[in-house]
Amino acid sequence: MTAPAVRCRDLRYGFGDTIAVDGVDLDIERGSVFGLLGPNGAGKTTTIRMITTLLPAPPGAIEVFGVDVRRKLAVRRLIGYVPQQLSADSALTGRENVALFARLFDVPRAGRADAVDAALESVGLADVAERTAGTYSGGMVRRLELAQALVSSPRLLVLDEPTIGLDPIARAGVWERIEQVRADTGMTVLVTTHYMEEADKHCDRVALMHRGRLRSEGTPEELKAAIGPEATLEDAFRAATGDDLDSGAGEGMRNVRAVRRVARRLG
Ligand SMILES: Nc1ncnc2c1ncn2[C@@H]1O[C@H](COP(=O)(O)OP(=O)(O)OP(=O)(O)O)[C@@H](O)[C@H]1O
Repeated sequence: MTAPAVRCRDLRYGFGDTIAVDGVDLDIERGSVFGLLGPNGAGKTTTIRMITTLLPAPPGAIEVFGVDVRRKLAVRRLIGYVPQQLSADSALTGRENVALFARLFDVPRAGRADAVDAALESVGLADVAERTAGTYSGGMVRRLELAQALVSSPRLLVLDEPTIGLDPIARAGVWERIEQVRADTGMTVLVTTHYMEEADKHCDRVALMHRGRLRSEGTPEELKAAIGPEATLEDAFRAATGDDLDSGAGEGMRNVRAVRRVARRLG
């Protein structure tokens, strides 16, 4: 049987007394767009950091395309990662930023220039590639970060809150690129978000995460239908967690947005 793109079994992680991830089982089918949904502090980033080998996992807890994440280098070659923190250098041009990642991720020298061109083209930044990233809009910076992750042709693209802090048009632009890349390459995409309506529209399957645990998992249609004919994913989240997005959890989401805005101003 072919191994799934990502397989997690009884995944756990604590920071001192804080249990960030509390027994997560997860299978992500190859070629799918999978959304990990939940408010600030749910444990999404910690889960992603374990899958991307940035935090340690016990043997057997996570496999990426059948490879245990303890084989860090082998797994890193399979993954493109766009973290929540800004990773583009505002003093470098778009092309230089992507070329830097091509070198970091060992894209063979002979094909490097072509790979950089293709990555910039795939996110719609070829025309502005010679401008410094500091002159880009928020949406363009996000697409540049996407190009950085794509330049090594990963089999799994991991995106942590890719549209946070962007206006609706820029958010749509980022999703359009993600969907195009998936259609062109068959890449698997794992995305965290707290924008329920985006997950509903763009993800094949979603898992609702709350306080370190997955409370519900399925296609957006399945999760909504289980609640009622007019239900939204927010209703499904509320039913699965007993929490209201406007309560403490919602407050957390606003904080994430504020953090992202500050990061952009500093950038
Ligand atoms: N480096 C750290 N040190 C201590 N506690 C941490 C650390 N990183 C995360 N935590 C805690 O672990 C829990 C899960 O955090 P995590 O960042 O994984 O959540 P999240 O769902 O990704 O939210 P966000 O979108 O804000 O990143 C939270 O209670 C958080 O405060």
